[in-house]
Amino acid sequence: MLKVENVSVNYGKSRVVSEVSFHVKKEDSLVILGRNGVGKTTLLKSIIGLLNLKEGSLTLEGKDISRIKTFERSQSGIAYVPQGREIIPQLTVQENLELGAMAHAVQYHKKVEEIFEYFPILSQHLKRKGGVLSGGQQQQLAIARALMADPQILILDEPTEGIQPNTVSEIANTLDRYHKEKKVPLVIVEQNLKFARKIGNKFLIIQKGTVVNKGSIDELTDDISKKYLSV
Ligand SMILES: Nc1ncnc2c1ncn2[C@@H]1O[C@H](COP(=O)(O)OP(=O)(O)OP(=O)(O)O)[C@@H](O)[C@H]1O
Repeated sequence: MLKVENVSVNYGKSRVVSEVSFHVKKEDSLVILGRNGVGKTTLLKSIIGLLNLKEGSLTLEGKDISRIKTFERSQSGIAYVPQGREIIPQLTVQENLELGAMAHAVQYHKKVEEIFEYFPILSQHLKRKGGVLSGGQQQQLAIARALMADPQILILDEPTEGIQPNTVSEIANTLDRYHKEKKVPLVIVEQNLKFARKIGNKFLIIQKGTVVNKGSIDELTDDISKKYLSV
């Protein structure tokens, strides 16, 4: 459903992502792994259109999205949860969720009830400002807000960063359930190997902007993780 083919991205003259290719199918949950600064966030930003491709192409459900604007990619069905959550702290939980649905063909009340089945905690905090929630709750709100658009694919940048282990496991279970029940594929940049193994069915490792290893998640051996991921 998402095809990333020979994608390269530059910052000025410096090449940060180089000829990256992968395909994501409906049933996939792809984890993208790699040490700090190897180009993972840059790759995600180029998929959602916040950065331009230098070379390569992106196809979503057969439609070429390589050159369309970010809001058009969003309307085509790509949702993104950025690193560091970036909910709007001054707005209430309800207002953050309303924002997620804005400009998308969803019925807010119907979709929000569905989202509460996955994130029940949010329904208890609707009138509170996003900024006063715990880190784990803010991450759940960020994911829920992205899902309010009823996307065809969900892309997440380090969703477990700075989150308590028990909440990480809750988020993994919730994402996995949504992915399987709603048939929404996931693309997740992650550093947390335990989470990656729990949620992914495929992996891709990036080093200096290029793909150096990939496979099904059970092929992600300790030797591979030691070679490419440990510091
Ligand atoms: N706006 C920018 N302008 C110039 N260089 C940048 C910019 N953003 C990131 N970089 C550089 O590009 C490289 C890749 O950064 P990127 O954030 O994509 O890596 P990452 O793998 O996501 O790392 P992390 O895990 O730390 O988030 C790094 O060397 C970084 O310093």
